[in-house]
Amino acid sequence: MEELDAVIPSLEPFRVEQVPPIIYYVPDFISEQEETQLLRQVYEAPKPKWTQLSGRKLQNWGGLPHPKGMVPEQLPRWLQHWVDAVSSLGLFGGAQANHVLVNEYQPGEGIMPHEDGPLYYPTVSTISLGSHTVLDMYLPRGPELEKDPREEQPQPLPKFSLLLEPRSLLVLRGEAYTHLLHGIRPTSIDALTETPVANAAACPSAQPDALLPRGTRVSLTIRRVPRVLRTSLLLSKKSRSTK
Ligand SMILES: O=C(O)CCC(=O)C(=O)O
Ligand SMILES: [Fe+2]
Repeated sequence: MEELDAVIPSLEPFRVEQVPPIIYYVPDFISEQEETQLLRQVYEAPKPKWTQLSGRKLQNWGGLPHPKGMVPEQLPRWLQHWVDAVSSLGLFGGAQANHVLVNEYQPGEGIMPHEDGPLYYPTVSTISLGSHTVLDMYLPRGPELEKDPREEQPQPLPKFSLLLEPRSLLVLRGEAYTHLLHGIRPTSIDALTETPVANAAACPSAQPDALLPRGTRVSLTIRRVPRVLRTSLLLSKKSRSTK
C-alpha cells in the first residue's frame, strides 16, 4: 500500500524545510510564454464558466466534487496538458489528477483560511500566474492560537507564510494538507516582515523588508477526486429504474 505522505524523490530539491511535511515550491515551473498562453486560455473560457464569489472569482473544471462521487467532465486540452505534467511527477499516487479550480484574485482579494478537505486525494498542486501572492499557513484552530493584531476582527496569526511567485508550482501534501489550514489575506501589498516566509531562499523577490504590490493573480489548483461516478452507469441505472 502506497504511503499517502511519501516524499516525491524528483521534487526533493524543492522541499521547503523546517515546516510540517510535505511542502514543495518549484520556482519557474512554467515559462513566461506558457504563462501568457495559459492566461489567454483562462480568459477565452466562456463567460458563464466564471462564478463570482466574495473576494475572488473562479472556474470549476472536471466536474463538481461530491461526497457520493464526482460526475467527471472532460477537461479542455489546454488544462489537460498541465494536469498530465503535474500528475506525471507522481503527486497523486501514480493516478491522474482530474479536477482543476481556476481562481482569479484582484489586489485586495483573498481566501479565508480553510482546509481542502476529504473529497480530494490529500495533495494539492497550484500553478500561479500573473502576480505573486502570499499564502498564509495556520495551525488547526484551538484556544491557544495567537491573534493577528493587524485584523479588525481578531484572526489567528499564521504559523508561517509561503511567497508564491508567478510561474511557480506549489505542492501541499501529507500533514501540510491534512493538518494545516491555508488562506490569502485580502490585501493589496504584501509586507514580508509580517510572518516568516518559509520558502524565501527560493524567491528572488523575498528581500527582507520587501513591500510587494499585488497584481491580478490567477491560480490553477490541480487535484484528484478519487470518487468518480461513471456517467454511463448512472444512465443505465436510471433507465433500468424507469422500466
Ligand atoms: O489561489 C490559491 O493559491 C489558493 C486556492 C485554494 O486554496 C483553493 O482553491 O482551495
Ligand atoms: Fe485551498
